[in-house]
Amino acid sequence: MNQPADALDLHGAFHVYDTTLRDGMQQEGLNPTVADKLTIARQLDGLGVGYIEGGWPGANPKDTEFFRRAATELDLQHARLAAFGATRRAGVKAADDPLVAALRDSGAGVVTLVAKSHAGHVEKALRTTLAENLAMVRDTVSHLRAEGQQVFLDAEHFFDGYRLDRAYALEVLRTAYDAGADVIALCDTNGGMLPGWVADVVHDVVQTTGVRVGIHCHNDTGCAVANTLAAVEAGATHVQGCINGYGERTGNADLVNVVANLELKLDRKVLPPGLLAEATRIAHAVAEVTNVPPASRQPYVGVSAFAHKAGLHASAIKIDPDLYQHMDPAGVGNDMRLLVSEMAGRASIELKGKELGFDLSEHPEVVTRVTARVKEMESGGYTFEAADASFELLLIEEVEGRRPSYFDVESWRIISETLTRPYRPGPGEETVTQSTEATVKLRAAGVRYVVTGEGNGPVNALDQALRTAIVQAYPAIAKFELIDFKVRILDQGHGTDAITRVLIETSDGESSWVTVGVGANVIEASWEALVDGLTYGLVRHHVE
Ligand SMILES: CC(=O)SCCNC(=O)CCNC(=O)[C@H](O)C(C)(C)COP(=O)(O)OP(=O)(O)OC[C@H]1O[C@@H](n2cnc3c(N)ncnc32)[C@H](O)[C@@H]1OP(=O)(O)O
Ligand SMILES: CC(=O)C(=O)O
Repeated sequence: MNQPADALDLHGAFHVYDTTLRDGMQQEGLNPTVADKLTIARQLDGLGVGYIEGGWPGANPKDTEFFRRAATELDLQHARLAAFGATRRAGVKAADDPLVAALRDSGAGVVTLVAKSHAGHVEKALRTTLAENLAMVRDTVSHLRAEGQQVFLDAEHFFDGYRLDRAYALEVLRTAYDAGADVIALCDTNGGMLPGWVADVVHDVVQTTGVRVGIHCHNDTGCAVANTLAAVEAGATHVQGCINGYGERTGNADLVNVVANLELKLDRKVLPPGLLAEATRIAHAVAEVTNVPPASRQPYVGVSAFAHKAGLHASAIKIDPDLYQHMDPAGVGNDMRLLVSEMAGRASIELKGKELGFDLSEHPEVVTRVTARVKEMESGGYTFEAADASFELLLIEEVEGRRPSYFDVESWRIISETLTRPYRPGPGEETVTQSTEATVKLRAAGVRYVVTGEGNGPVNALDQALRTAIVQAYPAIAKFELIDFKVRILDQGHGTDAITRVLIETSDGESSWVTVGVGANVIEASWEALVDGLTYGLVRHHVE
């Protein structure tokens, strides 16, 4: 494993410590492979964090394997790898405890030990004495230090323990520090703290013990990031967290939010220069690996973090984006976006047009018409903020005086059949077979096509028939694929009589676009969105 020996110097006095690969993976539903963990480690290194906690070697074969492979497969430029694990068990020597041995033999230069700092937990969970717990901390830290490893201590349940028995909680910290631990991270393990409480405790610890304080917060009160910042302002110089706020229960402090706030709001340079601008790309790349869709409203790096919907906001942004943004999105590698909806005003339409490559500044009459059509169509159930491609078709129609059109549909028809037939003689033994076929009649490039398509449902059958017909005139369509289909019933009181909205996402293998259709039934709405999806694809591919 190639680790920068000067990681501490590189990051000055401040540590950014990532625990995505350990605490982050304690999140319900996350179960990465070793290869996934190695990929995430590379991404975290690209963000410039100082430490990457890779897991708990010895606790499970996967984490042991991660450290084994990390030794040859990771070439970290910024971070040092840390192995996480517990202090020795009660009543055994640190050198004889197999889990401590796994930490020692992990190849990681840093070991982060979790230890009890709450007197009640020592007695109830460890079922040992307060003195033996101190000995467990002292022995394990000393043993690993003697083996040449740098040791950090995660003081589990510290804030709750401090409330119960301040003297004992502080004694655990001093014991670890005196034995050679470089950092004592105070953990809000149950995540129940608020910023003012964290600040008071951290301030007291810094003043009375002189230990180097770190902070590890869970998000059960929704305050993990705020608690982390409060701790830093009270004297903590080591922050722990997980990318995208992953972690046990409600998660850990979102490390991207923590570092962005430290750098941009508190003027603390905690990452190597320029790397904060990689944050959006990296947060999304990690989400791809974990297969958890990124939260669109995630501060700083979410796709909606700089998305503006209200007309009044857009009109001010047209003059100066700073009027409705707390920072330049480029600072974290994000982009400003304008959303078109019934809340749009003329400025929203003009800015959205510009984003799509249409300069409408000299065409106020077009802006007025588009604004009016958007509001009217949205009141009828359309939504353009989620369907940029349908909006662009509408815009082209108003700018050029005609909607792009590659084929003229004469008619379409669906037949859905359910066959119930016995598959074996005998009463009550039946099987049901469904089949749907669609017939589309249209003219494309001067030729009339009558095509039938089969599918596992009406929309699938229509899609098959439509693309089979027009691919003959426009071969580019062969690459297009329907990748997502969402149906929403709009006036819920009307049951099966309701208005239906369909959003369809189409891909050409490199990019994707979303179109919308609205109708009295799901098939009508889907047809409109399908036609728009293929039409927009042809426009995008510059098909004449
Ligand atoms: C707050 C946190 O998130 S800390 C991180 C927690 N992460 C994990 O638990 C994930 C990995 N854990 C594991 O794979 C397993 O729990 C292991 C391998 C660590 C231990 O497994 P087991 O030996 O089967 O024990 P179990 O899971 O029931 O844990 C309880 C044991 O750990 C001991 N223990 C708990 N906390 C500590 C601690 N801080 N220091 C030392 N021992 C501890 C308990 O005393 C108990 O020991 P005992 O079995 O001798 O009575
Ligand atoms: C160590 C840890 O993850 C916690 O106390 O929350």
